[in-house]
Amino acid sequence: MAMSTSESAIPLEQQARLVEESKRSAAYQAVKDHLVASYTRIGIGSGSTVVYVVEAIAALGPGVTSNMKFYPTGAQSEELIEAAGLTLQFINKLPAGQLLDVAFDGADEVDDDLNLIKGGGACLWQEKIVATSAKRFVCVADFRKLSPRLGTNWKKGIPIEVLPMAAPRVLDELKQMGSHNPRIRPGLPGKAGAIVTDNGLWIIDAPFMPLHLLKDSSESGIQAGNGDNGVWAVDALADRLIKIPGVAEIGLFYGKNGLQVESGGQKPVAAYFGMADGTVEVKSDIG
Ligand SMILES: O=C[C@H](O)[C@H](O)[C@H](O)COP(=O)(O)O
Repeated sequence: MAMSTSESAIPLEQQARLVEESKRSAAYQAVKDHLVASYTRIGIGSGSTVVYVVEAIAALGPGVTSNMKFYPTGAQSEELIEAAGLTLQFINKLPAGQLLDVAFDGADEVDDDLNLIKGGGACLWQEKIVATSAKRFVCVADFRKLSPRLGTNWKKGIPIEVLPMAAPRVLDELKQMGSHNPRIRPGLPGKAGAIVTDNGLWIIDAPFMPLHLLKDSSESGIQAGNGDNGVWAVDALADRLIKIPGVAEIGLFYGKNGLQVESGGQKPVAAYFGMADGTVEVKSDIG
């Protein structure tokens, strides 16, 4: 959801404050609703909204958090956890057959079925591992991320983490699939060349037409959504992208949530959106 006309009349500095406040409200509400004192294993995602999740957790004090271990999704969240004085643990130390109790993470766009685009900050592979290692994955975001269909507001494209040597081949295949101008994400100022992820790989951003929501396009009997007309369904596109040789992981989180599949799902059980009017909107798929 982009800023409305009346919101865009607000001075830029005030708009930025409004967005920060929205992120903070969503994060505090999500922590209040989903961090249970008896939990011991908590996943912490990446991005600017998760900063407030860690702030909200740390504010509960050692009386609540001292028995908890916090599992990061990359270098940024590792630093956040340590700076807040919380106990860091890594996902490779999670005992076989066990899951995190809950994981919190942001998103770049969230559709009506709680499918997500993630990876705007170049963290997505470790995020997917942590999200799918959790019983409950909870998404925190501000009002700009709410959208009926992925690709409506987030126009930069679906982030795809790729092996650098495969990038030209992946770009070719994406174009054949109907992506408009997919490109290798450039480094930030001060870094020549492509951005390099926490895993030593590159990111390709692949814009597609807004995606269909068909829950399972293979069973729907409907041909639309398989990319023939340039429009993909979320699951059909995700299934195809992940099979391109050289693709390590994709920034589409879709399918089922952790309460629907025992092994952990990619979709959140709930998404919290801080709204421009100060309220928090919750979309939930529990039950
Ligand atoms: O790569 C970054 C992650 O997927 C973030 O969770 C996502 O980009 C949302 O970040 P933010 O909370 O800063 O909007």
